[in-house]
Amino acid sequence: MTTQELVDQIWKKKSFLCVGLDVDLNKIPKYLLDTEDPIFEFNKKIIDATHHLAVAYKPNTAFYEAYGLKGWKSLEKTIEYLNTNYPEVFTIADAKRGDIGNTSAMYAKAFFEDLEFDSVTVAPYMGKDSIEPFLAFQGKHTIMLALTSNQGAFDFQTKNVEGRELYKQVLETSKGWQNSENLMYVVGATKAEFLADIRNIIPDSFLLVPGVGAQGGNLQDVCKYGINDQIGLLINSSRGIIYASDGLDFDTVAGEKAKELQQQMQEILEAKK
Ligand SMILES: O=c1ccn([C@@H]2O[C@H](COP(=O)(O)O)[C@@H](O)[C@H]2O)c(=O)[nH]1
Repeated sequence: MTTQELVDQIWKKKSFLCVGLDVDLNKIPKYLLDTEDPIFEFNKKIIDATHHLAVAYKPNTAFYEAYGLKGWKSLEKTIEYLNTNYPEVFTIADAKRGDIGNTSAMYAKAFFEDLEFDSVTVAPYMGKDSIEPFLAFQGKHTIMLALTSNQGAFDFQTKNVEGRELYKQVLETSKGWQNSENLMYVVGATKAEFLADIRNIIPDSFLLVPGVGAQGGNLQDVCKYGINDQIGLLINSSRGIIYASDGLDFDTVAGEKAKELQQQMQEILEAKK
């Protein structure tokens, strides 16, 4: 999917919501455990209830890898379901990969060619040659951790290294990498006060922003400095939507929670017109 197609979808749906598909078998309605593939059945219902309100879906691969081969199969079925039934949505494999070049190339192949995700998250710690194999895939997007939502972000990312915070160096340096137009960045919603500085460095890039809802981040705070002319934001909520109810009505309630966020996004978009 091109960035322009994503932007068009945002204006059409009046939403820049990304629904996180972080499926924990201990949290889903018990009746689903009797089905052949509880994770996929859960995802299908969540997707069907929210697809008109969301422009992106983000399964975090940890939640699938934790269940071994069966979990990976559920991930495969989920992306196939999205690509077949809702081809307009942007799909993100939240896998946080990155390794020496030839290994990164295999990760990229796995997520872009085999699973056919539109994008994958990567960690920048191993540098340029660990990320460029992902960027080489045209029509795909590589979403690099910049300033994460967790407390540990202050351990390294905000540290001053030779006169500049590390996350700023990551943003600046990555702009010079080959095919850097395929880069997007992760910035936690809990770090909204850093967004003005971040937008000074990468005014045009899309940001994936997790941390709204369960982690306490706030949509309005993120939009204040995070939004750009193309909107440039995908705001993720996982637990706040998918586990809003653990009853038989879980999909309906997930739809209601997604609607609450979409309506706030619609107001922000209308004010921007
Ligand atoms: O900085 C980051 C990077 C990734 N995440 C991931 O996003 C979701 C957030 O889930 P919630 O339930 O909405 O808190 C999850 O998959 C994280 O691993 C993040 O939170 N922060």
